[in-house]
Amino acid sequence: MTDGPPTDRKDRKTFVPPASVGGGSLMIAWQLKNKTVLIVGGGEVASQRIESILGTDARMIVLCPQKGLHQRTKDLVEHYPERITYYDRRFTGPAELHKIDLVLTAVDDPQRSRDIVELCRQAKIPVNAADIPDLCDFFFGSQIRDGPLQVIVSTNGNGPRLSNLIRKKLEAGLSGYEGEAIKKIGQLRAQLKERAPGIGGVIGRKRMQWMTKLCNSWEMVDFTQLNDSMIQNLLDEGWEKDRVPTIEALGGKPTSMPSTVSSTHSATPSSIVPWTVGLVTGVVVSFAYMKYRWHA
Ligand SMILES: C[C@@]1(CC(=O)O)C2=NC(=C\c3[nH]c(c(CCC(=O)O)c3CC(=O)O)Cc3[nH]c(c(CC(=O)O)c3CCC(=O)O)/C=C3\N/C(=C\2)[C@@H](CCC(=O)O)[C@]3(C)CC(=O)O)/[C@H]1CCC(=O)O
Ligand SMILES: NC(=O)c1ccc[n+]([C@@H]2O[C@H](COP(=O)([O-])OP(=O)(O)OC[C@H]3O[C@@H](n4cnc5c(N)ncnc54)[C@H](O)[C@@H]3O)[C@@H](O)[C@H]2O)c1
Repeated sequence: MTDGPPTDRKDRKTFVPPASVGGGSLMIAWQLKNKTVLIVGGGEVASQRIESILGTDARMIVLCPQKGLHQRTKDLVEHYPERITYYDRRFTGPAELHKIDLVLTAVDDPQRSRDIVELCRQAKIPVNAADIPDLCDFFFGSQIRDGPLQVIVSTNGNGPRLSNLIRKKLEAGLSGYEGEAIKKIGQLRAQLKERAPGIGGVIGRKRMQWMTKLCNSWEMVDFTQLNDSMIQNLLDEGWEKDRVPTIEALGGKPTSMPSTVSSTHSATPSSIVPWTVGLVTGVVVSFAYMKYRWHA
């Protein structure tokens, strides 16, 4: 690992092609603040969509006849009335798309699904049809959430069950400290930007180099110990003097090795934990604008 941003590829004289060209999805962390998501259907898949959207700051409208509602969908609608507006009816037509930013269909009627996708295309609204991958503008994936940490495994439509299994393997490899560590790093970076403001330029480069050095030097668990006064101390003794103090020097406990990680710290992917959308780190979000399948 180098301290500064990687430069080796840019500096080479011969062209080194990117690792992957075409056939994949754009992996991004889509911010849905102040957006409205329309969910058509109320079955089990719709309930999973609702849980995914609940993790964001978007509002939801759910359309589904009462008799088709899955118990989980009922419970979610009942528990989050400020987030979800439910209408006991089927999708009626183009007027449903008024002021909608994103559409998810999860119905047991492929022709209706196709019709809704077509209306979304006309209205230029991104749409996911749970039953017809070829018509999706983007796919969902198997998710790990731990505070601001968001990881999503996508097989680009090839093998959803494998997404689930691979996600579980990745989850088992995490220490459980990541979410809390990222929150603390977010606080530190905010304080650092207040102390040394400015976008880009010399100051931006200096901030990036110092943050990179700090992240490379400390263990994940070290960051979880930071409190407000330790952050100030770290900026005084570290940033101001262009060095990286140890966590012990700031009054923290010495680093314990991963074997001491308690199981109570494990990430909780299925729970809806409060998380800060702006602090997305280590994120892989599959946003399949392209309809191509993976041929590798
Ligand atoms: C990851 C996950 C996220 C989520 O849904 O939130 C997800 N599917 C999950 C589970 C799952 N889905 C299915 C099974 C049965 C076993 C199997 O088929 O493998 C299982 C396994 C299970 O339930 O454990 C059946 C299935 N899925 C799709 C179709 C339609 C089709 O393929 O034609 C059919 C019916 C196929 C048929 O009729 O035969 C389509 C899609 N499912 C996707 C996502 C997108 C691609 C994801 C990727 O690229 O990896 C995509 C393309 C569209 C989309 O949904 O956006 C979630 C795991 C969440 C978790 O465990 O954490
Ligand atoms: N993407 C995935 O991961 C995935 C996984 C399993 C199944 N599927 C597919 O997704 C679809 C939904 O699966 P499910 O298990 O939730 O099915 P489901 O039968 O439990 O639910 C379908 C829901 O759609 C409602 N509905 C039907 N027509 C409607 C309309 N015009 N307007 C509003 N609501 C309407 C029904 O009342 C019902 O609530 C199925 O086609 C299934 O094959 C996708």
